[in-house]
Amino acid sequence: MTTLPVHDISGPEATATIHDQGAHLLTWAPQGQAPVLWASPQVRLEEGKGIRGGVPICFPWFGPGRTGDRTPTHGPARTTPWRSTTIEPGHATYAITGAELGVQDLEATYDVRAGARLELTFTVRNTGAQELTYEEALHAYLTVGDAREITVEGLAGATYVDKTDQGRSHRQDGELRLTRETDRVFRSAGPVTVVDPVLGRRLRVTKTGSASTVVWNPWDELSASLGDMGPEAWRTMVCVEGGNAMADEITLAPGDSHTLTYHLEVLPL
Ligand SMILES: O=P(O)(O)OC[C@H]1O[C@@H](O)[C@H](O)[C@@H](O)[C@@H]1O
Repeated sequence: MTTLPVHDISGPEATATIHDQGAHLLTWAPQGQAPVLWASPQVRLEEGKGIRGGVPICFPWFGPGRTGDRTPTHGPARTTPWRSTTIEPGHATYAITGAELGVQDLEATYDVRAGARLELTFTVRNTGAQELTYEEALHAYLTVGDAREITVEGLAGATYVDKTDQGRSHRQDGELRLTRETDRVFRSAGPVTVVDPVLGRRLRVTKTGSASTVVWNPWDELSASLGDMGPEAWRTMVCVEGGNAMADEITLAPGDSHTLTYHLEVLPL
């Protein structure tokens, strides 16, 4: 269990909750819609542990980082308490420093607008005297009716690193349909739409300041082995993550800043 607060930031246009650990948006659903963000049926809110659902913030590295050996996986931002600077209906803002994360000097801010659209804005400023190089991802877990029936549109022709194929590079052949464990880091800045015939809707992701799009579904074996997911949970989720990872890492000179935005909206089929 965690003693850190979960804030209800529901407003007239949507319901939403956010957790101070990791500035982690846990839920978001526009009025009249089924939940858009997915949470594992075995989700655990524990101090210092990642949360299987919602929108984890991966920062200042992605996965094990570019050297392949950094811990914790996806960086300390998702497991560290952030300082909430605004909590009001439909809106939350957060801040954290490099000192709080145990890394070099920096300041990160996060702005969440949970209205009829979800608007996430993540800004990093290099407050130190050295260059700052980092990776980042807004690791959104999206709810789908059946992962085997969805089409993830917008990535055709993009190159990607396939983490299920020893990190080899490939080019996406046609629109993406999921048929097995999928863990791809695309070099793609454009919009992506998850077409979901089972729930009868499309989830449209648009990004700025983001050269990478990650698509992840663990499928059956990995899902069963994760410990906080269970053997069946993979069927109703897909992660479509926006950020800058691997070869798209960001380098900031002292005083410079970079902003990543991730917008999500629900559209009819
Ligand atoms: O289990 P974690 O640390 O939350 O990570 C989940 C997945 O996150 C994805 O972003 C990565 O590409 C995967 O490799 C990883 O397995």
